[in-house]
Amino acid sequence: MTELTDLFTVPALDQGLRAPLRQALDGKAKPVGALGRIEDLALTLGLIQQTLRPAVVRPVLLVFAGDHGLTRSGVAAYPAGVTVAMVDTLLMGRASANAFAKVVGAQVQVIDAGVAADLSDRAGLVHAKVAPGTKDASTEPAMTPDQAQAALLEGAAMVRAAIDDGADMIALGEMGIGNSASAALLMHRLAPAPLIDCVGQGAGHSPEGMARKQAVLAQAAARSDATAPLEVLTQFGGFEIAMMAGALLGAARAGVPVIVDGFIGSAAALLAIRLAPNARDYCIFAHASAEAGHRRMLEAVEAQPLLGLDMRLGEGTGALLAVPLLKAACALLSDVAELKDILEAAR
Ligand SMILES: O=C(O)c1ccc[n+]([C@@H]2O[C@H](COP(=O)([O-])O)[C@@H](O)[C@H]2O)c1
Ligand SMILES: Cc1cc2nc[nH]c2cc1C
Repeated sequence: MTELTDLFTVPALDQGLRAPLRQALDGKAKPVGALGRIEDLALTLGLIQQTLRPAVVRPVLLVFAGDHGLTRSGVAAYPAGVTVAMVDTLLMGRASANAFAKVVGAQVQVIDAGVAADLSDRAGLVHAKVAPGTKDASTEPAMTPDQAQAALLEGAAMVRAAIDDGADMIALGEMGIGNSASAALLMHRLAPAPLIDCVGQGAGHSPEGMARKQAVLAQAAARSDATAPLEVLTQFGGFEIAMMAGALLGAARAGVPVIVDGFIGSAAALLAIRLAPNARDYCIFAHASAEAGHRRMLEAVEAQPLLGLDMRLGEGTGALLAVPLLKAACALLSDVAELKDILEAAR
């Protein structure tokens, strides 16, 4: 329990380097402010890493996988078995996330946070299963309070191991059929926002499928009036979302920047921020997902995403595409000449 209290204690970001970083950016060989939000990104990274020379050399993507009991009530169009099939694809290096990771030079780790199938024989998989999937949140709590806490702590342990191995940037991804339904319920209670504004297509839905998803989620929401973050997580799931939130808090506590992916990743970030508001300052929101509700969720955490590519895949694919922007922001501070030298040469 003490460990959990520790996890929720994220120190406020030290703002001491803000002025020197601004000055360094203004002093680079370019018109003041001409690199727009890349300059803001450089400043953010400098503050998080507490240096005038931030670096993103070893980015690591953690992909948390989990199954959702809500799928038994028909919230997802794709079969629940796709979760384990995609875990295997990720382990084989053949998922979109692997392809993008290769392009941007990131390492990928796949974590069983709560997949229903027994995956103990899978080589290369990080085994952190809290339970074989959540319960159906439309009829009962998704998990027990103990399981919620265990998942948060596992996520933090996972990120600590990655940082000990040299990771200087953590990207968070997920795989879990049905998890856009859990994420919608979390957003509904934690943003907060009307449920109807939180429910989107997920991986895809027919109009009838959407109507069923909305009805099932209304039933889930009617079952519990929870608004406290830990209780909301316990009621609505899921294990991979809990683990992402724990990982985010662990990274923030270690002063390591976190790239948040799409709708489900942002729900995990929202949960982490409601548990420890200072965690917000360690997050970089990669992209605006095409999932309805994501824009509003981003507003709830006062985030302006870097990219808008109409993506809604998950796996951390959007987070990975933001990595080159982060590297460019670092290179601006480390590699670019000084404006004063340019002006002198121009005299
Ligand atoms: O990241 C997003 O914005 C996003 C939006 C919609 C769906 N997804 C992915 O699709 C799955 C969830 O969709 P669903 O319909 O099964 O709830 C899950 O594996 C997510 O990674 C991801
Ligand atoms: C094939 C497939 C791959 C995914 N990756 C993340 N969510 C997904 C959902 C589906 C259906």
